[in-house]
Amino acid sequence: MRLETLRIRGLRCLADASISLEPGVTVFSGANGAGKTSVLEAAFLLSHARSFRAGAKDALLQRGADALSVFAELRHEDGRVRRLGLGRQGARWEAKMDGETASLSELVGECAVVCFEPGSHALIAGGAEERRRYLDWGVFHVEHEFISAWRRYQRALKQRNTLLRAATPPPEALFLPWEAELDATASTIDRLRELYLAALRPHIGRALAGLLPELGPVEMRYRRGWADDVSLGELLASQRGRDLARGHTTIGSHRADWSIVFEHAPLREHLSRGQEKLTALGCTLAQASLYAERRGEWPIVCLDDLASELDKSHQAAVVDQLRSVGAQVLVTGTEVPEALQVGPARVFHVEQGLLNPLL
Ligand SMILES: Nc1ncnc2c1ncn2[C@@H]1O[C@H](COP(=O)(O)OP(=O)(O)OP(=O)(O)O)[C@@H](O)[C@H]1O
Repeated sequence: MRLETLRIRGLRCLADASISLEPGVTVFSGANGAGKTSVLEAAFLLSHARSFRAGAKDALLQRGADALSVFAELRHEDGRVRRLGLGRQGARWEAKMDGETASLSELVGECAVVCFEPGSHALIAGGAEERRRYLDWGVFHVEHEFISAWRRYQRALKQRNTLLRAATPPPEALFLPWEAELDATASTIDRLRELYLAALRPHIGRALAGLLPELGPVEMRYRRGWADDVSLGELLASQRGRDLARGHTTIGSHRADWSIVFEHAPLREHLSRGQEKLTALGCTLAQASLYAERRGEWPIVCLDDLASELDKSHQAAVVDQLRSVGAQVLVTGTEVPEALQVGPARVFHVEQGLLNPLL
């Protein structure tokens, strides 16, 4: 799939920017703080309804503006063109598709954007939340049952946590329906996550063998968030006292995690910062390639600040691979990265929130 047009209003320093995009590689170059990453952020928003920058929720809205919006024309591999819109007025987000109001999940389901950026090493070195988000975004795009199980799970979790925080401990009968709902939906979520990871493993293996051959074969480990041989319902009942003391639910799908283990670097701490980044890049590319296998088209791939994140040979290898599969690639840099000076690429100069095509 590819973006044909992108219009961004009220997002950080982009007051009103409108561009047409070509297939293949597009580079956004300009000085620090010019607004390059914000362009990628806008594309990513259409696919995730959040930014990839930590804590960006409120900072996204341009200072002094009362609304932000991103509009795009998205062309699918089969020729379908969808008009997508995402706007935020105050704290409320609103999605549109082809002029009609749509839910955020419909919008996110239509448009797939993956991003490798300076914060991506958090996928490997950071907390479990980032890894669950990565996993669930992938599962959502290939397993249709996932979203309803996930929503039901979140609702039941919220209800149980409210009971756990009540001033006087509520009777057991109030917990039972929510614990039964958590049990049922967690087993669906767990099954779909397992299925997704099983499909992802060969893609991760190939991507990491290409990026980090010196670390040897790779294994992915998954922890579902509660002990293996017991049902979540039974555990929730037996651990209710402990959860009451803590004021929240301490086990379940919301505590799941996964990790990557290399034969020659069995602990996360064995990886250098550069190796963490390459591992995160491998995970991003693997997710994109599994998406392509299942959905018949590559997601749009954003590479933020490519030249400062990867050495030249890795930059060239990644861009060549993405060119060879025909993915649309949006790259930022203070200069056009050397690896992109060979082969076709369109360049926009970005300056103080204005985007001007150069080539
Ligand atoms: N809410 C906001 N309102 C207005 N301007 C903002 C807001 N948030 C950030 N900015 C400014 O917008 C610009 C956004 O920069 P962005 O991160 O997109 O730049 P960049 O070109 O990628 O920079 P770098 O090369 O330094 O990574 C910065 O100048 C920043 O100070």
